[in-house]
Amino acid sequence: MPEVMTLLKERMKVVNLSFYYGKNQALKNINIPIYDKKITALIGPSGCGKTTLLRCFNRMHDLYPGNRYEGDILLDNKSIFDRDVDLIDLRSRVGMVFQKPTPFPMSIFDNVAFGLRLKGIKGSELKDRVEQALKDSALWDEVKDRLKESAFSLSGGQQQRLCIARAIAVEPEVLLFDEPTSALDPISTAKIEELIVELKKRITIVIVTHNMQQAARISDYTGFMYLGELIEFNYTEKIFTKPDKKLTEDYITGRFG
Ligand SMILES: Nc1ncnc2c1ncn2[C@@H]1O[C@H](COP(=O)(O)OP(=O)(O)OP(=O)(O)O)[C@@H](O)[C@H]1O
Repeated sequence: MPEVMTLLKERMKVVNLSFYYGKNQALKNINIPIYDKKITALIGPSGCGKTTLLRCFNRMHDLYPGNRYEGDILLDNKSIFDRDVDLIDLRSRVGMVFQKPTPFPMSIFDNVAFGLRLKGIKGSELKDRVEQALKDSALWDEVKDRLKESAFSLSGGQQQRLCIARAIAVEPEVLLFDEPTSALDPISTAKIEELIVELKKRITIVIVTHNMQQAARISDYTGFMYLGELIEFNYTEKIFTKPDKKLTEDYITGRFG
């Protein structure tokens, strides 16, 4: 680990993490810091475990039986696996945006209000928070006159920004993005990338992407994964210009993957 990085604040930290889908080990002894208010990209060939790792950060795997974690993940220096951790609370602190837009079958307003209502927020505060989240996700001008319409009336790119609005409305500390633009056209992709860069002023971001230009454009740190292992982690610029490992170089120069 380059020395200067030790001065940065770690919002999350993965320590000797292994993960199993039943008997199938998908992650092998991963160690990675997630620096505060930075964008960390996870790259690597299909099946290397990027999504599996991302879903560990807010214990999404707990939704399915038979999954098993070994090792630890810290959020603000406290294990997310501690017995007193409430999963709803964890997932509002560590939010997630998926590959395909996943609006709920309800109005635009209600989608963004969903998590806020769960927290007991109502009335004018609810309205204000929904408006702010829609402004922060660069969607407000496009939807302010149609808040009661179904979320499905929006375009794919707008739906993805709505999902980002829903995630940021509850003010997460960390936001996980799983290939958030792979289903979108170039213009919508550019908007989402701009938005992610803007969000890092206040939110720590981890993004899984197949798109290496995207990782190079928007991330500060990059982890390269291969067959369930984290092969190399460093400044994005270093990974893309002068990686330490040959495997990383072969991947980023398109020799496999
Ligand atoms: N629900 C599951 N049950 C069993 N094995 C799984 C499950 N999901 C993923 N795997 C396996 O875990 C490994 C890692 O998969 P994962 O989806 O994390 O990779 P990935 O790097 O995100 O791939 P991609 O880029 O194709 O999305 C693969 O071998 C995959 O087959």
